Amino acid sequence: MRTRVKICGLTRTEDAQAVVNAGADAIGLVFYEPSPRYVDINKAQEIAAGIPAFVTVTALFVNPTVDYVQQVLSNVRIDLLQFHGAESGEFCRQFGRNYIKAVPMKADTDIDKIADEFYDCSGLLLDTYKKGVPGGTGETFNWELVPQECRKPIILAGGLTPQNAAQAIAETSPWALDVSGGVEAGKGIKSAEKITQFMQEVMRKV
Ligand SMILES: O=C(O)c1ccccc1N[C@@H]1O[C@H](COP(=O)(O)O)[C@@H](O)[C@H]1O
Repeated sequence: MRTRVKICGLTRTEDAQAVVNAGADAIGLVFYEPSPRYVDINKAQEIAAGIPAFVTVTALFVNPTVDYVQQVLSNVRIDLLQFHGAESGEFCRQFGRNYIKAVPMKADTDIDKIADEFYDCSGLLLDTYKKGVPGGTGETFNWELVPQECRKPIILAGGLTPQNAAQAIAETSPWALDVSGGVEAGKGIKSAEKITQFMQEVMRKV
């Protein structure tokens, strides 16, 4: 079975089209203003409107207010929520939507305990820990920290590129990869060529 792929941080409709054409499974829209990949509701509506059935539209938040999440959900076609801050399990589940939870990986991170708190999530997204930076670091973490077994699907993130995607799959056997900076031509601007290369590497066995 092929590893699933989410391409995150889309800010342009043409980039979304490139992601769909390359065969990725999900796109991510960043609703976090400090990010260079931030999109407002109007832009998000425009991008999501071009996404066909069976490609998941993910809304990424970092410690949002309840009102903001509800506003996005009321106005944009969103299939999955991604919480990338210090949100609690209770906070994440109050919207009654499928969600994934980001976990900043440190040497002592207890994934089983986190899986207990987020027992109803659709996946745990393991990302690089960097003090003061919630995500989109462009840096990998020590993949030996990825558990071989987990009761939740593991989504590997952090510094993935067309050059390391196949190796990441071989070493960690995740359910999915989540990439942002590694397929960009510039901050918030995706490269169709890098997206295609990334998908080819995911399909390649090492
Ligand atoms: O992309 C961002 O700007 C971002 C901002 C705040 C939180 C998360 C963000 N992106 C997520 O970070 C990971 C890894 O990104 P990268 O491949 O290392 O650039 C990915 O899950 C993005 O969804």
